[in-house]
Amino acid sequence: MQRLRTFLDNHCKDSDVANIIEGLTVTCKDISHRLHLGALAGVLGSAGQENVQGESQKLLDVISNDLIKECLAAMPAVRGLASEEEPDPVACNPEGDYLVLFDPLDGSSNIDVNVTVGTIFSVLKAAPGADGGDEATYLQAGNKQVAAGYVLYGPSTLLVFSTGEGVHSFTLDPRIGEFVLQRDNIQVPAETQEFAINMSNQRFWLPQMQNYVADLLQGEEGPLGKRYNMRWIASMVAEIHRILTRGGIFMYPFDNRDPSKPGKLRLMYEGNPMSMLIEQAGGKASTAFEDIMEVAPDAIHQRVSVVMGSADEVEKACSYHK
Ligand SMILES: O=P(O)(O)OC[C@H]1O[C@](O)(COP(=O)(O)O)[C@@H](O)[C@@H]1O
Ligand SMILES: [Mg+2]
Ligand SMILES: [Mg+2]
Repeated sequence: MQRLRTFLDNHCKDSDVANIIEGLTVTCKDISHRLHLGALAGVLGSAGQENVQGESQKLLDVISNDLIKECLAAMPAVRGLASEEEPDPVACNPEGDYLVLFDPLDGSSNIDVNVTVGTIFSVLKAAPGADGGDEATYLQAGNKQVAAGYVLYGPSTLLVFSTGEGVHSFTLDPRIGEFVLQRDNIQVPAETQEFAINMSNQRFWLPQMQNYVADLLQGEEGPLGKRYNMRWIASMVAEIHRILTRGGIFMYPFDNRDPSKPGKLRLMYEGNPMSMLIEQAGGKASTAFEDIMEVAPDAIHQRVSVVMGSADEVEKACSYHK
């Protein structure tokens, strides 16, 4: 049995990054505990307010954000933080070398129905002298991430992360209150017969995406020549965990519902960290037109189209967009 701290000491070259990951997991244990208590801890339901993106916040979105913010702000290594639930980046320790971006609770519409949610994080290096409260400091492409990961709150609580040398997964053992190594060097199978997309948005997609999904649905009688199954948890973190476990393709593509929101998912704290994990596990992550981690960001809450998972299937989907 290998505990998280031992693994980090042996595998993470930078002790600051190791401390950030470990520190986040301490807070995530607290979030996990509150989630598992649910109504008993009074954490279900709406917060009765909206975030900067006009989305109504759940009580636990706000609680998780506050807990993670407090934990990161106290860490010497953290220059600043940015969150889905914060309108602007928050400056922390001016001597710190790192920026932490996070989605405190992904899939939060699932909290009240007791379905899996998660915390997603991305770690970037701060440029020398850069201000941790300045948005421009954070606007780095995903291929600059030094670490990325998530904590999944499901039947068990898991930590999955990468520091650029493969993907590792840990299970929280509630009997000892520690994350212990479950799987190292996770690999996503190149081929799949499982796709995940919110089909109710079909009429809003680009014609290329409509054509690809129409071909998926034709199964063995269509040009793709095989029968596909579909899953939709409405929690990206849970879909990506499934794909890291057994392969698949996850899509939240461009749509024309609202021209100010081309794609639902956020680049900096959803698209980029998940892309790093998928690519470190041998999969692919694209907007359907370019690699997600090549996108040059222009805003902290910027949205991005997402097509990621098993490499061959992602390439197939992208080939419809050429
Ligand atoms: O409501 P939809 O279209 O099913 O969207 C589900 C998607 O929205 C998200 O919940 C967005 O994340 P948040 O819950 O952090 O806002 C993704 O996890 C998920 O893939
Ligand atoms: Mg999210
Ligand atoms: Mg969220």
